[in-house]
Amino acid sequence: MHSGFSEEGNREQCERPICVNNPHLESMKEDILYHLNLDTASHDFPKQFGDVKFVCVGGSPWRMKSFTEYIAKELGLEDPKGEYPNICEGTDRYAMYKVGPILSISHGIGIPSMSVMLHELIKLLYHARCTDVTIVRIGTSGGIGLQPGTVVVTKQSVDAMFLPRFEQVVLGKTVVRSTELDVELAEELLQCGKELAEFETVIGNTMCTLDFYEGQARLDGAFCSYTEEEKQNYLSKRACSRSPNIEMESSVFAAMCKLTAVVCVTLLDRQKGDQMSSSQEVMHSYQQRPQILTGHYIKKKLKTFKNI
Ligand SMILES: O=P(O)(O)O[C@@H]1C[C@H](O)[C@@H](CO)O1
Ligand SMILES: O=c1cc[nH]c(=O)[nH]1
Repeated sequence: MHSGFSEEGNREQCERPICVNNPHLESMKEDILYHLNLDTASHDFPKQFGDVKFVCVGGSPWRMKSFTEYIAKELGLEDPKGEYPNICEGTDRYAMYKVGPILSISHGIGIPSMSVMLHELIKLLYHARCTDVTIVRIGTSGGIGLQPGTVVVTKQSVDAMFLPRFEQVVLGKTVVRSTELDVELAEELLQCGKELAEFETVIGNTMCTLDFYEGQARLDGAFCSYTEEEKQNYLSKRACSRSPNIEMESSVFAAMCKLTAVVCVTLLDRQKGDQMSSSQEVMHSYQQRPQILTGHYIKKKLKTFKNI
């Protein structure tokens, strides 16, 4: 098993621990999570993070702070002074916030940045002895044939060749890992979108690319080696119809974690253009949609936990 989550038993069973799959960790006296500026020697991880049940991740530090403020308000856990300190203070690689059982962390742009953060996050949750943790990526994406502002819940992450795989070179050899996501969780999130009925929510395969410009068939990068017609042909390939959005992190996220979901808003329709021309106000309101949907899901789950 590569992912950081126990695959033993089904998701209804309680106490699903976080697993690390690395025998070398056992012999380490201390673990330094370098990019998070946290370490097991000077922090009591079980005390600080042991109650975490939901982790939300997204590219920008601003978005993850704003999600913390939003969810705190929704759950009535607001800090009277409105202060949510950055737990990763001292490094500007990533930003992390916590309110009640919800941890919110930024991951930067692209697979390498997400992967480094996930290694350290999974170890953090493991050292904290967390159980039954659900992780959701609340992100942005380019849409294909969708009204901008539509929220896409990812069924499966596919690469730029429409294949459900994540490739990584380990010791000079290519290792291929699956990008299956939790289907039941995706369906539950889709249902939350229906219940809210505030914006369009759909489910589909999300294409994960290594680049924002040529990697996503844009015509507006510093370099471009194809025509508008070739771009349109690529985007409208048959497989694309099952892949309504494109972003840059879902594949490594799916490969490294279980009980996870990807919820991304589309900022533009890529068949109509490439430039991000909407106002900052519109962009910000779109970015709130995955937060609202995920917030609704978390609230529902916390209610059922209380009723158990
Ligand atoms: O989580 P965000 O909104 O940052 O994710 C997408 C994919 C890339 O990281 C980035 C490109 O603008 O947006
Ligand atoms: O077009 C887009 C928009 C956001 N994020 C992406 O990766 N692509």
